[in-house]
Amino acid sequence: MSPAQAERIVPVTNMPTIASARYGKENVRVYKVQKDAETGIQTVTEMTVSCLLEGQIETSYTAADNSVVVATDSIKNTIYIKAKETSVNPPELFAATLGQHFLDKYSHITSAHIDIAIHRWTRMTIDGKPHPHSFYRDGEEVRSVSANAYKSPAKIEVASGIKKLTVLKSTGSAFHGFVRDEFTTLGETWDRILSTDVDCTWTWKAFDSLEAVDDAKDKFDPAWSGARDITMKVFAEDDSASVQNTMYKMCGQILDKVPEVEKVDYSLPNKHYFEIDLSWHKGIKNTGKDAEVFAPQSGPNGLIRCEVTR
Ligand SMILES: O=c1[nH]c(=O)c2[nH]c(=O)[nH]c2[nH]1
Repeated sequence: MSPAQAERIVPVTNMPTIASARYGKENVRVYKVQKDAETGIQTVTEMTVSCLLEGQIETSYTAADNSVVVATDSIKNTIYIKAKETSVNPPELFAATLGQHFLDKYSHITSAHIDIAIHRWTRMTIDGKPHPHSFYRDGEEVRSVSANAYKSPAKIEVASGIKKLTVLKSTGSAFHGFVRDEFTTLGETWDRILSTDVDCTWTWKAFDSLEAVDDAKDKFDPAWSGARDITMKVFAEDDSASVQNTMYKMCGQILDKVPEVEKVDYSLPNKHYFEIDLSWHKGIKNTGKDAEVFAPQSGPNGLIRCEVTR
């Protein structure tokens, strides 16, 4: 700290205390291509990365002491360099590698918090064959990963997920038997539309080192495709009594499929589709069993959440 900075520390009683602080770069957009020279097949990954650091950084807030600050610009540069130096797949291992780097490199950084959203680039099929280097965006769904790396005690927490997977079923969903009192107007239904934007996260048992994450690297992709398949299969096939009950079944199946996962959570909006009474026009029947034209609602929506552990 320079003498000028030291002077700025005003010795007041009841000086406000930093309760917690972290900083870094978010919305770092990265694209990586992998080229197979033999086959000519290229594989692409596009992601948005956030990286926040914690440690002995309080004086940067309280005393204008930038000597403890790894510039957020350098954090962004590090993300690019690590993407070049190491594989970005599976993203769980890349996130953990990035987090561990900041702990190893800077003695005063005690934890690193990495969030990655992987955007979809699905390979095109042209004349029935997978195209070697052309892709399309088949939806806004993202695969998400977070890694929280801690120096002492050494630990890397990894969570994986699916976000923004929009699904709808046109029947096979009911909702009845709920509380009826003087606040209730909703009718019971044995047949309704069910639609949601899937937000699902599965949290792995904590890893004690980067090597332990590396040892598990072959489990991450199958867990993601398994969780995605389970989400869609249960959504489609469950004779749903409620969002609550259907999501609980999804959680249970993911816990069964991936023994290394200790917790699964879902956060599901219930995106309502309202029946429209059209009887005012020539007596048209469009309610109950005759309902065909509905009004999709932008809001309000239900929001149903749960965390399920073993
Ligand atoms: O599946 C549902 N769960 C609810 O808690 C709820 N509440 C509501 O109005 N509709 C629904 N649907």
